[in-house]
Amino acid sequence: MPLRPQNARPQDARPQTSHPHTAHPQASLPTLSTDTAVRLVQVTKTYPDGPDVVTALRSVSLAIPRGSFTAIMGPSGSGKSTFLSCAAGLDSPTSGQVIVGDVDITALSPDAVTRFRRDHIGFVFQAYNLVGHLTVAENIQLPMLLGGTRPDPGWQASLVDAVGLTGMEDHLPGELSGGQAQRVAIARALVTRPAVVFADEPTGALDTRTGQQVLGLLRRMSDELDQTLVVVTHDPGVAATADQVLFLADGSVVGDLVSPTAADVSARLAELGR
Ligand SMILES: Nc1ncnc2c1ncn2[C@@H]1O[C@H](COP(=O)(O)OP(=O)(O)OP(=O)(O)O)[C@@H](O)[C@H]1O
Repeated sequence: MPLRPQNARPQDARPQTSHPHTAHPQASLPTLSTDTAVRLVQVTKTYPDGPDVVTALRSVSLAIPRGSFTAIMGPSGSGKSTFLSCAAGLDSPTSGQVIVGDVDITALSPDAVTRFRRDHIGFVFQAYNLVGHLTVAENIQLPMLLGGTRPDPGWQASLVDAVGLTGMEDHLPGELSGGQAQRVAIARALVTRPAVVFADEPTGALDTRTGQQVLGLLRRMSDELDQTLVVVTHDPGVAATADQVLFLADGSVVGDLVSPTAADVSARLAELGR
């Protein structure tokens, strides 16, 4: 069964540039087009801190190309979680715009953002976040069930097959290993064929070998489905699997690496005072 959905763009239709997956931190932004999956325009996020404010993101502008696998890294407190929350519509920026596909989600009402997230954004969390009383199949279908639809049975079967869980559709989350649970979460994140999948430390709760398998699966989903993937991670090995890494420090994008090794990533983090 083909994994690539019918409406996916063939690989060879991608525009040919020297770095087709390179994000553009802070630099002059490319014109918005369908080849940009997520775009942040001067996004600032502040939090109240007693009489003061903490600035978690400082006028961040970047464009994440469609089909790319991007890792977000930076020292503790640099703004990675805040970036993820704002880019994924889980929280609203204090100022600036977040555009997913061609929709400015910062201009939507809270209800509309919730619907948009459900239909167009996938999430993978460190702690899997499966619903304990629903089966594997039901957990995977959940984003569509919440929207009043069901996945096409062929698409559901190919996803279950792709994450290696064929035959386990009727199991409950409590019967799964950590790696299996995360693979269910990945299938669930992909089921709506979202514009982008955000993952927050997706291998953080797994042992090294299982983490590698899950990482390999994410890489394969990016390649085979042309799925845009944005992963926040502390792990240079995870970042080295990505097409590019964006580094945050003190709420700003301070650099990027394209197709880096884990050693390149570690060296850059050391410079930033990880
Ligand atoms: N809800 C909040 N209220 C107040 N300050 C916050 C809140 N969330 C984050 N911050 C502050 O914003 C800054 C960025 O935090 P954020 O959690 O985004 O960083 P991070 O890079 O994800 O850190 P870590 O790697 O430790 O998870 C920090 O100074 C943090 O203390």
